Amino acid sequence: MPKILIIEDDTAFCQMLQKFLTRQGYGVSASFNLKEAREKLATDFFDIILCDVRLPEGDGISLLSKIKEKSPKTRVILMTGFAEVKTAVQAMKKGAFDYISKPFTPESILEVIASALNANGSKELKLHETIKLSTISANKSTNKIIGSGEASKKLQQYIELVAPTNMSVLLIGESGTGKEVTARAIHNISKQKDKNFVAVDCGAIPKELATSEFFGHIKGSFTGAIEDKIGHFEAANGGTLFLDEIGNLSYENQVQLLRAIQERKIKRVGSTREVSVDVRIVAATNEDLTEAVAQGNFREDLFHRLNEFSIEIPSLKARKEDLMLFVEFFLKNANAELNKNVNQLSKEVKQIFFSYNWPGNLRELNNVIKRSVLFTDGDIIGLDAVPQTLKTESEEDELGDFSKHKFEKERILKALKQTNFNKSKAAKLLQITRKTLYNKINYYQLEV
Ligand SMILES: Nc1ncnc2c1ncn2[C@@H]1O[C@H](COP(=O)(O)OP(=O)(O)OP(=O)(O)O)[C@@H](O)[C@H]1O
Repeated sequence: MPKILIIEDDTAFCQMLQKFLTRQGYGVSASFNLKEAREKLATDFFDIILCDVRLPEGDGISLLSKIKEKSPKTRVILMTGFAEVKTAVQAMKKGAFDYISKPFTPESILEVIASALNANGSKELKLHETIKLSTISANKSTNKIIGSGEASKKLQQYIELVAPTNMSVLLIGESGTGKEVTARAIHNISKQKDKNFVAVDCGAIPKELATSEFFGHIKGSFTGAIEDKIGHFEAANGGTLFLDEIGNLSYENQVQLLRAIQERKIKRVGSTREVSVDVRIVAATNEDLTEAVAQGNFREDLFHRLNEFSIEIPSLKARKEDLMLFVEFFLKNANAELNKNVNQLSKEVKQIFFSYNWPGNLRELNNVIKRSVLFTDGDIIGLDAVPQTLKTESEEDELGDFSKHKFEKERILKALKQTNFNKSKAAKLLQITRKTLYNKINYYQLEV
């Protein structure tokens, strides 16, 4: 039975949450202050800690490093008030697993707990991914890709067509278009829906660690292997393994991956025992893999194995007829998260939204809406709340692609200079992911 510790000074709320989670089958302890929590942590192990950010004797974040040091496997989920979201995001960088804004619904806390229990080690490092999980949850119940336009309908049809089969699926689309959301939608209506969905960002795994990440290892098999660890294949056994940014795998790792997929057997690093694995593979790429194959950077046999069925995820630009539907959806999420009641865009903002190119696609739209809601006091998003870059760029967009690219390149260079070439900070400033920034740096061949 997974064990949970709640640290919360609001005793009534704490007891209510304890009761609710106990009824759901968890072993739940509660502490009303940090001292009590420290005592419990000294003698007991918890799979999950639900910790209030603000406590009378200090903040929950101060506990984080201690917990991580003493019990690295424990996942910490912070419970925040609206104004503390920023702090919680900082805390995630320090190793918290996720945050949830109060008040929350029973479904949303169960969902965050479930994803923390299912998460693999690399998850904690991927800040945007954990945030993403909370943002898409509202859409999960329907398993539907929103949209009534042609491109969205076609996407939904492909998902429904391929999901019940055992075919490997290759998702092709620009960054932020919803490849992972699509992979989850496929999983959620597949025969494997009750088993794990494991998402792996192949671009984030160091080459030397990839074998152990995919196939696991046994204690002592290499320096740093301090205990037995299962890999992504075993974690996803019976379910779906989502391999994002597949084009970033080294040639050697591609060989290993192909062998595992074909033979349906893996060996943990350091072990001679073969383990049978049955996983549905959904892979994703934002580059032209056929080009990579032609240049000898991606194995043709693996490409064909992954590409039994391919789906092109349309860019937001190609889904403009659904733009307002997405706006409504993200508005609803942002209002719930930030405790606001913003329900529309002003005429001018709407115009900007329609003329802007949305290079960061749905992720960018979601970020812009969240930020604009945060800056809006009334119920309508006005020009003031919209990032300046969007306004300038939407004017530029009208001048055509050439000037847009020129502008984008300059904007990236400016952000990099402003942040002393710190890519994480620059990506944040530009409101894109680090991955997108790297792609754009390559695209514009910037020397950084
Ligand atoms: N169909 C959808 N409905 C609602 N939101 C969506 C949908 N698709 C994508 N999103 C939003 O866009 C964000 C990005 O989606 P996702 O991570 O799946 O994109 P991606 O193509 O995998 O990006 P990357 O290539 O950068 O990993 C999600 O967090 C979610 O907020």
